[in-house]
Amino acid sequence: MNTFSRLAVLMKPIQREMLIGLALAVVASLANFGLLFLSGWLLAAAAVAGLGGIVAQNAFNIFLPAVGVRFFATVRILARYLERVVTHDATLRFIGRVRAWSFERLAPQAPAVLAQQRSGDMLFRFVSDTDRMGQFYLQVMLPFAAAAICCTAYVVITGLFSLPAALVLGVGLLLCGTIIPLITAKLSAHATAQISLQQDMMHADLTEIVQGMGEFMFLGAAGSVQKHIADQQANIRLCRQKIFLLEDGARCLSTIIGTLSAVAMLALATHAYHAGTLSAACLPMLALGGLAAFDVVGPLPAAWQLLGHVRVAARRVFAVCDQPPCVPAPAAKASPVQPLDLCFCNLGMRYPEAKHWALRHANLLIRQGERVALVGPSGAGKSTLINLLFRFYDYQEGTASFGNVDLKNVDADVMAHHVGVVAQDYHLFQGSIRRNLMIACPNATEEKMWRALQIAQLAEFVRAEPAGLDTLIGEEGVRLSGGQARRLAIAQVVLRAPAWIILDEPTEGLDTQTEQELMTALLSALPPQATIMCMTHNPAVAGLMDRVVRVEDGRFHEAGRAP
Ligand SMILES: Nc1ncnc2c1ncn2[C@@H]1O[C@H](COP(=O)(O)OP(=O)(O)OP(=O)(O)O)[C@@H](O)[C@H]1O
Repeated sequence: MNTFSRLAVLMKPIQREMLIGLALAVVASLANFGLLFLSGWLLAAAAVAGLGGIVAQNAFNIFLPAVGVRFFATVRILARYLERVVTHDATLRFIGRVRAWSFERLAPQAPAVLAQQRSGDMLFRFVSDTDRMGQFYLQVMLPFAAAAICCTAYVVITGLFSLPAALVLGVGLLLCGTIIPLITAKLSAHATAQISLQQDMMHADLTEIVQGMGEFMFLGAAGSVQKHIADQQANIRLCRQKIFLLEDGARCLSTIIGTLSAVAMLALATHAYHAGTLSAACLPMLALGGLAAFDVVGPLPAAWQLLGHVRVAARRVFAVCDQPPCVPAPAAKASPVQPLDLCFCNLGMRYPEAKHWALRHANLLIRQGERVALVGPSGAGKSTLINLLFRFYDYQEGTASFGNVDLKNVDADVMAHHVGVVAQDYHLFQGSIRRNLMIACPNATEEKMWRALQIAQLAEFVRAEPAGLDTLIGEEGVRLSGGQARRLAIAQVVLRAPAWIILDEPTEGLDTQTEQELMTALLSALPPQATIMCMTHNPAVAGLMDRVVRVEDGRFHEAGRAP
């Protein structure tokens, strides 16, 4: 399916509203044409009747056409207003649908596939590109469809009075509606593609700069970064200037062609009048109608331009969304059952495109309720266990089960119900401590929040803050120290009270006393059936566990069991 067919499929649920919007746009344009057409006739007919003496004046019925003029004027205003309401609503709903659809496809790709993308680029795609895709209906399809219908109607109506005038109108509309916009779009295609590319890079760079501002300062690279962005912006400006010049040129040319067409129609109508095939009142009617007809092709150059942008934006969004997830969805979903034991048997796991196996011939059995320390050198494969459990990555050899079901049949959502993780690179959300706790457990009471904070050894700090639970922690918890942020992440998991808790370096950034207090409070607060798996380089923390498993050479080695 090509890009636009896929967009059409996404539009299906809002098709009816979109068609109503189109009908209203057509009615508004036809009413505009009718208004000028009839006004032209009315003015000229009234003048002719005025010159024709008292008999002609009495014979002339001014009321019916005047009612017609008022009718067209009212319909034009009403239809234009309703068109705006309906089409903008349809556009917003379409943008929402595109975003929801993209998110549905992106979620299974996290984090393995998404990690290959730059976050700024992704942000741009899912804000700006989806927005552009959403404009496809309002600013591309609607003007084209309305122009096609209305132009045909204008030419037919004009043809009823004068065929040569209709021919001139048709040629003028064709030139302004398709030939000129097409040539403009072709001439500006390179600049349009450049803008997309440059903007893409600039947004990715800007996001990286904002996120790593401190590091750029430390590295003394702030000046060169500023220059880099300024250069990118200058390139974008040059491309935009070229596009604006072409668009303005096309607009001027269209206006000239529109005016010349109206003059030519008037000349042809005058010729017909002299030949006796047209009444005098029809002359201004055809000329004014001709001028009004060109209104409907006015937005087409911009629509052609936007068509190119929409195509690029849609292709970029589809390209990301179409990537297969790193791990296929389970063919037969299963839910782990008690006891929630974890068992790896001869397991082999290699990250995509990695040369070496992260785990190979690995055997491990952790029973529900055990408190296990996973130790080993950096890069041995400890954190890989979390990636396997949550199906972020797949294993290629052996078997793995959790709660008596094959891991390949367990969804990450189901796993999250049983297992709580404080990863090494945990993420805190912008906002208050309360918000972060509520994200972990939406219906937690204040009492439960304070208890979780108490266990995580953070309650004292929060209590001392004037805003308490509503203390703002900033983006990524920037207003907290490293140790406080980690303890908040631990409090989140404690609040959820899952059957399994996996802590990756839980005491990093803590002094010895807080480290001891935290681990003791945590171990004593959890019920006996709760399993704790703690990945640590800290022998003191490992010593608090019942069992120590050493990860080395991609295998698990039993390193000791507490008496
Ligand atoms: N997303 C990934 N893609 C490719 N290779 C990866 C990925 N994550 C980890 N690895 C590799 O897998 C191996 C095991 O990494 P892992 O993060 O499990 O080590 P670790 O024992 O947790 O180390 P540390 O104690 O430093 O946290 C390493 O060689 C690492 O380079």
